[in-house]
Amino acid sequence: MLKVQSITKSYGKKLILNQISFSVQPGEIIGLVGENGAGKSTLLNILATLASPTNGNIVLYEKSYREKRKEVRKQIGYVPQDIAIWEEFSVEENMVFFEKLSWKRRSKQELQQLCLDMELDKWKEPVKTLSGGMKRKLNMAISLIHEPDLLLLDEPTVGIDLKSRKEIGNHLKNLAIKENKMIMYTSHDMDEISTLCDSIICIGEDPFYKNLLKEANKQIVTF
Ligand SMILES: Nc1ncnc2c1ncn2[C@@H]1O[C@H](COP(=O)(O)OP(=O)(O)OP(=O)(O)O)[C@@H](O)[C@H]1O
Repeated sequence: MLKVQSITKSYGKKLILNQISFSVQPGEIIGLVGENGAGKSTLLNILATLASPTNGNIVLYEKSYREKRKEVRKQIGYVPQDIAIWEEFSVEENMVFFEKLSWKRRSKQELQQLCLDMELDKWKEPVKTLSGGMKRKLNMAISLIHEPDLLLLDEPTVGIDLKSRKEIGNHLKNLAIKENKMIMYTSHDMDEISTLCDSIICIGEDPFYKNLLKEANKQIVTF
């Protein structure tokens, strides 16, 4: 379980996140929404241990981020907004490369299965020949190599076609239901968020989002 306890984040005098508290249970998918600049990526970066909160604490399966940062990191998979893969390498070479950086050993067959689970079957193709949607799927497959308990995704479906979107959505559902993963992801697509997520967290003051969320028929937390 993930417990986020009263975290705040300021950059200089600018307060970005103010007293944010929530928890995520295994098997839950949480959508993170809010206007541009509200602080969604900032929150994901903090949850991914890439940034520290100014105040507050986070606990993942009884491990405090403050005290057990390195151990906590092993349980987290993070897919940033920008795709970070080797364009000249094939899908296979990328998976093998990132497996070597991972703390967990996986066979080639397991690595290929991670891609197939994402409906990505271009194992031998150079990444530069793949579509944007396929690259996103590869980025997601890479984030799953070390079998994280908590998966954080920053706009995983932005700019990709409807079919790939659906496939990514289905895969996230499977990961939550079958593998009990906790998933948090940001999106500006309210329909997708409503369909996929168990709860929604809205960051920022914009009344537009708060009104939009009233129609979502989900558990909603606003900050
Ligand atoms: N390293 C930093 N130093 C100073 N300010 C920052 C830094 N990172 C982010 N910010 C500011 O924090 C605010 C929140 O940014 P963030 O990227 O988290 O928003 P967001 O909700 O993810 O936006 P978007 O929907 O556009 O991706 C913005 O005003 C941004 O300019």
